Amino acid sequence: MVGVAVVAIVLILLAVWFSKSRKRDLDKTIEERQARRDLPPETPSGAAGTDHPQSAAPTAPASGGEEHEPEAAEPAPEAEPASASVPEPEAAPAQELEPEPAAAKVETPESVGGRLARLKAKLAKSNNPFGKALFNILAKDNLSESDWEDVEDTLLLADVGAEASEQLVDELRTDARVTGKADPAEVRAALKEKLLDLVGRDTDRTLNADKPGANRPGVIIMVGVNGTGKTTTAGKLARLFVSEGKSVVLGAADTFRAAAADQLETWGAKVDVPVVRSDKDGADPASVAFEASAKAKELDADVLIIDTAGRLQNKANLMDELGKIRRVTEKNLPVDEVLLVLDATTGQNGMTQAKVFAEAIGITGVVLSKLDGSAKGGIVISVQKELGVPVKLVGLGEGPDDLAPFDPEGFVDGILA
Ligand SMILES: Nc1nc2c(ncn2[C@@H]2O[C@H](COP(=O)(O)OP(=O)(O)OP(=O)(O)O)[C@@H](O)[C@H]2O)c(=O)[nH]1
Repeated sequence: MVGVAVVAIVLILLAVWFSKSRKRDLDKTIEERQARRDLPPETPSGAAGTDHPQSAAPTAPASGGEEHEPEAAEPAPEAEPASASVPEPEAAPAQELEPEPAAAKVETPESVGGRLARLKAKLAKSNNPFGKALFNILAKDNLSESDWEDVEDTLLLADVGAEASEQLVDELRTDARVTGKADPAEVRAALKEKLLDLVGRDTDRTLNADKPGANRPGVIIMVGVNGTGKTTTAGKLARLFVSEGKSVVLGAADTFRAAAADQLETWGAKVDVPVVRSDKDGADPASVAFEASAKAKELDADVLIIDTAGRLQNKANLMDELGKIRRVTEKNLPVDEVLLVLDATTGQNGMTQAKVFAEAIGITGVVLSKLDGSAKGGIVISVQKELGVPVKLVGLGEGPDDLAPFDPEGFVDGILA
C-alpha cells in the first residue's frame, strides 16, 4: 500500500513538474517569437541611435547601403556606367555655369565701324553754332566784305585759330575773285575742301600699337591737365582694343586722385582687362608704371595703357614726374605712344597745355575729349598745326563706347552741318 502511495505521489510530482516545464517552454517560445517580431524595428533605431551623435552623413550611406543593397544590386550595373558618365555631364554644366555669370558680366564693346557711324550721326545732330552761323552767312546770294569778315570770326569762334582762319578766308576770297562770283553753294563746298585740307584728310592717325610690326606689348601713356578725361579715355580705349580682339593691361598710375584707380578697375572689370594698381594712396606713380609694364610683358599682352594723374603744366615737379614714369616704364618696355587728352570745351587754352606736355614728355597723338559738348572743335586744326601731331581719337560722350578714331570727313561734315 505504502509502495502504491509512494508511486502515486511520485507520479503526481512528475505530472506537476512536466506541466510547469511545458509552461516555461511555451512562455519562452512566445518570448522568442515576440523578440523576433520586435527585432527588425529595434535594429535601425539602434543604428540611427549610434550614427546621429557622429553625423547625419555617415548614417545615410550606412543604413541606405545596407537597406538598398539588394535593390541596388540590380541597378548597380546600370548605375556604374551611369555613374561613370554622370559626373561628366554634371561637371560640364557646372564648368559652363561658372564662367556663364562671369561671361554675362563681361561686356562686348561696340565695333569700330559701328561706333563711327553712330558717332558721326551724333556729331551731325549736335546743335553746332559754328555750322549754323556759316550756313546763315553762306546762304546769302553774294558775299560782301563784312560777310567774309563774319566767316573769319565764326572760324575764330570755333577755335580754328587766328592764322588758319585768316588763311582760309583769304583763299576762299581769292577763289571767288578768280571765278568772278561768290556763289554761296560753291563757297560752302570750297570751304569744306579747305577745312579737310587743314584738318589733314590723309594724315596717318593710326595708333602706334595698331601699326603693322608694332611692339608687343605696345605701351600707351595718357597725359593731360586735371579732369580732361584721361581715366575715362583710358577705359574707353581699352574697350576699343578689346573690340578688335586685342589683349590689354591697364596701369593705374594716377595715384594722386584716390578714386582714379577704382574708376579704372571698374572699366577693366567690365571687359575683363587686368588693372595694375597700388593699394596705397599717393604711392609712387612710376613704381605702378614699372609693375604694370612688367605685368603686361609677363602676360604678353597686345597693349598696355597707363593712366596718369592730371597735372598743371606750370608745375615743374609734376611734369618731371611724367618723365620719370616714362623712363621707368622703358626699363621694361619701349613707350610707343603718349596721348595728350585735351578737353575740346577749353578751346585755345588747351594749346598752352599741349605745348608744355609736348616738351616735357613728348606727345605722339591727341585725344580730343568732350567734343560732344563743344562748338570749339576747330582746335583740332590748331593743335595739329602747332604740335605737328595728329588728333587720333575723339571723345563724343560719357558712354563707354563714345570714343572713336578721328574721322576728318565726319568731323568737317559735323562742323558744317
Ligand atoms: N561729355 C563727355 N564727357 C566726358 C568725355 N570724356 C570724359 N568725360 C567726363 O569728364 C569727366 C572727367 O573725366 P576723368 O576721366 O575722371 O578725367 P581725368 O582726366 O582722369 O581726371 P583727373 O585724374 O582728375 O585729372 C568725367 O565726368 C567723364 O565722364 C567725353 O568725351 N564727353
